Amino acid sequence: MLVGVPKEIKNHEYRIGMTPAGVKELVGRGHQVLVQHQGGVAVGFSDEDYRQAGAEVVDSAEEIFARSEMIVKVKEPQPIECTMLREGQTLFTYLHLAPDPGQTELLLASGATCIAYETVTDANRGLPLLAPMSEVAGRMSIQEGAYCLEKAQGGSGMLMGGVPGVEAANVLVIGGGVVGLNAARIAMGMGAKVTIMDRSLPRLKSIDELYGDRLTTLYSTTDAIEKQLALADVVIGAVLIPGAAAPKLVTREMLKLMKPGSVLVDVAIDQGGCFETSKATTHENPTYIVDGIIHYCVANMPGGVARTSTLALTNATLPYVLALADKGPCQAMAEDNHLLNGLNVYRGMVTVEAVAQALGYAYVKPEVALASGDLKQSA
Ligand SMILES: NC(=O)C1=CN([C@@H]2O[C@H](COP(=O)(O)OP(=O)(O)OC[C@H]3O[C@@H](n4cnc5c(N)ncnc54)[C@H](O)[C@@H]3O)[C@@H](O)[C@H]2O)C=CC1
Ligand SMILES: CC(=O)C(=O)O
Ligand SMILES: [Mg+2]
Repeated sequence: MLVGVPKEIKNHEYRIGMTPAGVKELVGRGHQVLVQHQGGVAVGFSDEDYRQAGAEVVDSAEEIFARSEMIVKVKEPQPIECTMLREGQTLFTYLHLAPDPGQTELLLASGATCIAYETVTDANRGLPLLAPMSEVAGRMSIQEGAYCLEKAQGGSGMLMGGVPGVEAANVLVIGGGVVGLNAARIAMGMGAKVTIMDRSLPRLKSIDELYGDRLTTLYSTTDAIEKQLALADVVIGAVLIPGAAAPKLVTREMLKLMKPGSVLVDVAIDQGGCFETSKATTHENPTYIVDGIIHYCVANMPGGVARTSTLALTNATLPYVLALADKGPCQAMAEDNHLLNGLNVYRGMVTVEAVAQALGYAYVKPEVALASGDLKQSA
């Protein structure tokens, strides 16, 4: 298969979808890889590194999209990239479609096969291609929150861990999954007082078993959130309903409960955000203030630590890239239900129920969509 890896073009996005090591694996199995000129240079991989691994380095994204059978990326395709996709081509990347009607429309119009990292599942009910970036974003969320508490950023002037004789900050983590646990771990490491909330009792039980009385677990209700907001210095939004737009758990009205200069870090912003007042920001301009509360809502947080993130992401994606290339996307998905769960758009059909519901499209089961594609091909 001819696999193409373009340079990312989202604001301050320095990750790349494949390392030279990944190229070497593909080429060793008889595939061809095109990598865009300087695509990995920001994370320490030169064009020469890619060439030595067996890739052909090409000048433009246009050439990569025109020639490749499968495009492997990191972030959701930007409009210019969507318009270069075509029927019969496969796109493998993060998509986050539920809160993004514009991108969904363009992907449907392209006729391409669009597989999203964030909805691929595993046998442990996890999301193996979201998890590595959730680990990064969860850990980062606390360092960003701590920085936002500084006066120069508009914050209340609290030091996360306090000092002897002065109280540490209160950190409230809403959502105790991968982001939430990693946030809690770093916040505890900095000496903050941590409360973590979830809707899943088994999840709360396992967090309690892991950390005992080093943190507080609470069942997530509006009432509990309201009570905790009054105490919190930093709130991390870390909820997820896979594929769906994030539920709005903190309304604008509820900001009045918070102390001025407190901080909201909405990691769930890539699914639309779990605070009513959240709107996506960039690494260039990461924060804004609403009613005295600092909001940090960067939709590609791991891009800020692109070297670590590229390695962590590609460690997880490589086995799936190899399966897609070796077997072809349809066969690979037919043989692996967890990979099939990653199929979001196929030849103009929406194949994730939560996305179809959020955006008002007809839902086509992925296995039905694939079968109809086979019929179309053989007609
Ligand atoms: N902004 C960024 O750069 C990044 C954003 N993310 C996003 O972070 C979010 C969280 O991801 P993960 O931790 O991997 O998901 P996860 O599935 O591991 O955890 C989500 C948790 O939220 C809980 N939850 C659902 N509804 C809830 C509610 N009403 N109250 C409290 N908890 C609730 C679930 O029970 C689950 O434990 C996702 O939207 C993901 O896309 C992930 C990485 C980077
Ligand atoms: C998960 C995601 O949106 C990111 O890593 O940018
Ligand atoms: Mg996005």
